Amino acid sequence: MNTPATADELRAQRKQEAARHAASFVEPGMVVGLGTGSTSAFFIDELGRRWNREGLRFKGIPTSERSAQQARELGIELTDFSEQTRIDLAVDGADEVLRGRLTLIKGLGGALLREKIVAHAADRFVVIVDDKKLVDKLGTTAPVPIEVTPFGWECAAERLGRLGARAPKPRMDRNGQLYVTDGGNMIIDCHFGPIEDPLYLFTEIAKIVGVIESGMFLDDVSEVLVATEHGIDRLTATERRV
Ligand SMILES: O=C(CO)[C@H](O)[C@H](O)COP(=O)(O)O
Repeated sequence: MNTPATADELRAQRKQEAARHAASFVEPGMVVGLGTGSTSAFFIDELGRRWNREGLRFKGIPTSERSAQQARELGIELTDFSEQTRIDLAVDGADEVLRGRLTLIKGLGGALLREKIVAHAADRFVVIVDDKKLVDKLGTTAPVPIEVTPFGWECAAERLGRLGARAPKPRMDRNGQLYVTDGGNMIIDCHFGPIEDPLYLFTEIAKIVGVIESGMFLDDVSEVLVATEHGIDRLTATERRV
């Protein structure tokens, strides 16, 4: 008799389903943005499978050293912005998605700056999540990760506190060391609680000197694929509201 799947296994299955669906959008010759995180890792795995079994050829632009390494190990050809600044399709995960909207929080994996740069360079930016990531208000389950310059981070943290972030401190890694992004910066994970007005908060955060980018994605996403027990729900830009 088969043991029933655990909640974690079910989530992983859903992430994989969303990732497979997104991988079917990749066509020969495309330049493809490769996201970061466990859902994106499924996407890259599926692209590796298509590369090796179907002979699909494209070029990947990774959003982190981690994703670059995974893609290289699968044999996927990589490129960067020195070769071209246009991406056909970028695919990435998210930490929270506002139910029914293309508004979300990303960056708990620490790659938010590169992720946003790649998303903005893409003609089509597809976000892949399982339904546990859906929330009625952003900030309910996830902090807003904010990438800041190491110099003067204390000033940025103080201003973020004034905006309502609870005890804003730089992120530490698993070993208790300061977390440093691929770009050499720091991340302050800001616990605001449920956010009533995402656009206001986004705008105020962006005004703080020393803030490089926030993990709030308000108007960047073309579509969200949500894997549910009934299959994939697809929310596209025609329904986009901020
Ligand atoms: O933004 C990210 C990394 O910076 C990830 O996409 C986000 O954290 C989701 O991760 P996962 O797919 O592991 O749930």
